[in-house]
Amino acid sequence: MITKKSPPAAIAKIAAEAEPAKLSDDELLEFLTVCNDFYRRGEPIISDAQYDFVFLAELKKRHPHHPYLETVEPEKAFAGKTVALPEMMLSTEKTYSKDGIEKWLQRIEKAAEELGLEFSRLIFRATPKLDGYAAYDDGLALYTRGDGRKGTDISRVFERGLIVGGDGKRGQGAGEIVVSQRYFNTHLADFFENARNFQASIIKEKELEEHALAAIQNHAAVFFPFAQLPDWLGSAQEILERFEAIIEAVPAKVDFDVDGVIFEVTDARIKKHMGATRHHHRWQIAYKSNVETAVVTVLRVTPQTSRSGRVNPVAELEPTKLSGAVISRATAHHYKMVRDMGIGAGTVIELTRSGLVIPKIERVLTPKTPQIPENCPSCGSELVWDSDYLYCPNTVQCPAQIENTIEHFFRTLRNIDGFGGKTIEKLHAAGIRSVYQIYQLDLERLQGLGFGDKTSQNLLDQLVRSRTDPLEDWRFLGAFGIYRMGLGNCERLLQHFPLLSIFELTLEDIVSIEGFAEKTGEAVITSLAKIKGDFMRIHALGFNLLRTPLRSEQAQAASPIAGKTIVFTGAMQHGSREDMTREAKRLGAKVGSSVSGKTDFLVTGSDVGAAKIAAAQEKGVRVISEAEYLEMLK
Ligand SMILES: NC(=O)c1ccc[n+]([C@@H]2O[C@H](COP(=O)([O-])OP(=O)(O)OC[C@H]3O[C@@H](n4cnc5c(N)ncnc54)[C@H](O)[C@@H]3O)[C@@H](O)[C@H]2O)c1
Ligand SMILES: [Zn+2]
Repeated sequence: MITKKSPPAAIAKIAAEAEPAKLSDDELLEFLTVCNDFYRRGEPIISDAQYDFVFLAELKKRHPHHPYLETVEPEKAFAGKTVALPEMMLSTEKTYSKDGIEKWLQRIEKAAEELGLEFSRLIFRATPKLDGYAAYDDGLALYTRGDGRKGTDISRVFERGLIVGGDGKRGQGAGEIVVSQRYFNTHLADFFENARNFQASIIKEKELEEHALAAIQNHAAVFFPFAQLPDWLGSAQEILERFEAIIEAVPAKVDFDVDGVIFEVTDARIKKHMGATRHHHRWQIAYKSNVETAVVTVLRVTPQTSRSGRVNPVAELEPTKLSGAVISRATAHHYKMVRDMGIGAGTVIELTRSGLVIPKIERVLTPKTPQIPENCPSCGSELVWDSDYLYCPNTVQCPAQIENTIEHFFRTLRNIDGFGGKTIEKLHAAGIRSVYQIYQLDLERLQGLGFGDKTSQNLLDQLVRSRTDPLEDWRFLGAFGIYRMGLGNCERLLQHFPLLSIFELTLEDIVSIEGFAEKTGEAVITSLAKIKGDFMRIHALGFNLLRTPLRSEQAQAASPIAGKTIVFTGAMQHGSREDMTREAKRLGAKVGSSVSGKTDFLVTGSDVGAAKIAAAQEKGVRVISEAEYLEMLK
């Protein structure tokens, strides 16, 4: 048996407990990083499903755009020089549902439209998603994927006798080092923990273990270029019509470990037009098959009162293992669903994991008498129905509403630790009812409430930090939990009106902002009036707020495109379409998706049809090339 390097005890403990919600951001990130390092080395600490659905999903839930999620998970370099890869080797966008594939196809359709190509005639390729060790063969050397741009020379594996799978020719670009499943099971399973462990061992500079050498000599382990993979070819329509059959047949075409199916469009023009993010090529997607479903019995449905007073049904389940984690809770959408579908003690449901930490109930197999509460679980008030939802009407005194409101405040600020559910519960029990009161606490008072000396000091330090660390004003506003005002809407509002003026806004003012409908506007005004007192008092404590630049100011800024409307078309060299859009917006421009009379500039990349240019010019739009555009920004 090859001895593994074991992970640090703290990491092993986290892996065993599988409770990501307990971890701080830093701990979660460190855990992911260590798991990734061990995984790339061929010694995974946790299963892929656990990595994806339990821990990565938690990071995604907390910070949807965290850099860790938007770049290629790096490999620690093996010995050898690192070199720039001839082509970027990225990760893949992943989906776990046919729906995800359908949405991806719609994006391809849009790209085809932009290029004037006929979508229905595009050919798609589906190949088995190899679960081996990614590498790049330029014909002279073989490189690891590294960070996606630079890899390490591992040509030694060819010197050790590894052959190329398929037609056997060198220089076919990206592929993976893989091993025959049959061979692994009969000849290697006693010596290597898993195929990944074996594949990584072939690459390491350390001398080859005898069974590994034999596997290479027997051509059971090979480098398989993706270009050589057996595939399925067809149209978008065929993908959708024959989805289940494709998903079943494609992985069976090889005798290697496979963890899904890769779909990609074959047309080079589309590929070039769509380009890539820092994480994946937009013209490619992986359908991963490691989604499991389980049939589970509901023990009981527990009501939970949220900060808005809405009472949410949480189904407690017989603990069940699913995709690498033990699931003991699932949520139903609302109480109407509980009532209509008959969810209560003994109900049998089908549960699917699709990247959510707490899965949602999608299907009821055996309905039972639904469990509908009559009173608020927190304050006992009689609940009331409002369309599909149950509410606790006791907005002023309900402990759950107060505690969750306070928790929401600190969670949204993000720059403060220590004010989690437990602490807030304790504070509430001691008579604290608002965020403002929390900011009035001093050391003595905290100690008097039963917090230890160290904890009390820490809580105070954190409260100071929350006011001195720079904080975006839209985040501060979002912390008050205004109805219909998520962080995105808060930011948009403050791009039009300064923070302290928002309490004077009229309905007209609000609906003048794009994306704010009349109904939202009314709700926002009512809700703002409700929080005004609290807001002013807390604001007066002095936070280090970063002011959101007003759109009107941006337009006056020195940028040559400020206030202008720009449309990008064609394939760009300077960066992805997304990057260029972001940059233009930062410089005060509006970016449109199609040319209209209001457009100032049409910026053209390559592959733009003459008709499109003529049509724009006819509307009086200035058409400039990407190079001219960049020149203008200088
Ligand atoms: N268990 C763990 O601790 C752990 C840690 C980190 C990552 N992971 C796993 O790694 C995966 C994410 O890593 P990733 O970004 O390297 O991989 P990925 O799953 O996103 O796949 C991207 C790679 O797929 C490969 N690929 C395989 N077959 C292909 C084909 N037919 N055509 C084109 N490309 C093909 C390419 O090498 C490409 O680099 C996740 O599935 C995750 O579960 C697990
Ligand atoms: Zn209540």
